[in-house]
Amino acid sequence: MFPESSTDYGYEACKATADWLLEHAPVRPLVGIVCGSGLGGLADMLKDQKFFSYSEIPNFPKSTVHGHAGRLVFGNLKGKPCVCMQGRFHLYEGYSIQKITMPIRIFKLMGVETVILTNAAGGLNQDYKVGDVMIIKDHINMPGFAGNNPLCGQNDDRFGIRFPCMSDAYDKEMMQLAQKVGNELGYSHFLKEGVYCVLGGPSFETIAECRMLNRLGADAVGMSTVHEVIVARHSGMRVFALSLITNKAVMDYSSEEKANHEEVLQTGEQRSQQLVKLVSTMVSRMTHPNDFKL
Ligand SMILES: O=P(O)(O)O[C@@H]1C[C@H](O)[C@@H](CO)O1
Ligand SMILES: Nc1nc2[nH]cnc2c(=O)[nH]1
Repeated sequence: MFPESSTDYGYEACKATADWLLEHAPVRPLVGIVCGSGLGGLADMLKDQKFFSYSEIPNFPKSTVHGHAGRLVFGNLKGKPCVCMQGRFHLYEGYSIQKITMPIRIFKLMGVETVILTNAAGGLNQDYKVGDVMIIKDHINMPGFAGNNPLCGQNDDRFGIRFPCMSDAYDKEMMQLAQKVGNELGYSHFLKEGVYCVLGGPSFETIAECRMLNRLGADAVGMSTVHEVIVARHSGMRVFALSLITNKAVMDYSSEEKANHEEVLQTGEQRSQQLVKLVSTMVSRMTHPNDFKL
């Protein structure tokens, strides 16, 4: 049913990769950032950069999706050591769910305390417009309903507990900070807060599926992030996540609109500067551990 499991994502494999990276990286990162489709420009905000192509990192999967460069970038952001995934992995690429989330465990083992995730998503909420940025306050894990959760399999206590809580997955103080920074930057008119629903992809949703998801309480739909959030929370990292609404989910049978990846990448490019400003200002205000200037 799911791609063949393998053990090249376990604690030892993650530790070996984290140690290799720390040996070669210029900084020990406190903040880990994951760039969504078309949002790789976020990595450009790092100063004194050093990057690694995924293909040169031992045990790392390879990016296969257009708009995901496939580079791990280290650097400083307003004096904070960061690591940025310029491209993530998705279930539909054929990797196991444990493999696509392995970089998050590598973040943890490198010393990352806060993970900031971004994605491109379809807007289900009828009040949302293309170009809106949604602060994720909660998620619906559809693959999880069918038993595809990244924590399936034997639990490794060195990462976290068997049954982690997810009702506090998205850090409330980080969400408040995002609202405050968004206000200051004049972004309030496109800043929303809502529920993200993950599906397996890669096909976009049917009209009936979009209507159903909207009725179930989802404001945006996508193909990523939630697996990474679960793994990050399992190992005790603080999580903040944003969706860029790159297209409106088609909910009406008379509509001629069709979701497509080109539109997703184009919207990413158009909002890139503002997302960089929002995230970089937030990072500059964060202190570690769990204490920041509001
Ligand atoms: O990595 P994200 O979630 O931003 O990518 C979204 C979902 C698909 O991979 C792709 C569809 O256009 O964008
Ligand atoms: N599943 C899904 N993922 C997306 N990523 C960007 N837009 C969409 C969308 O409409 N649906």
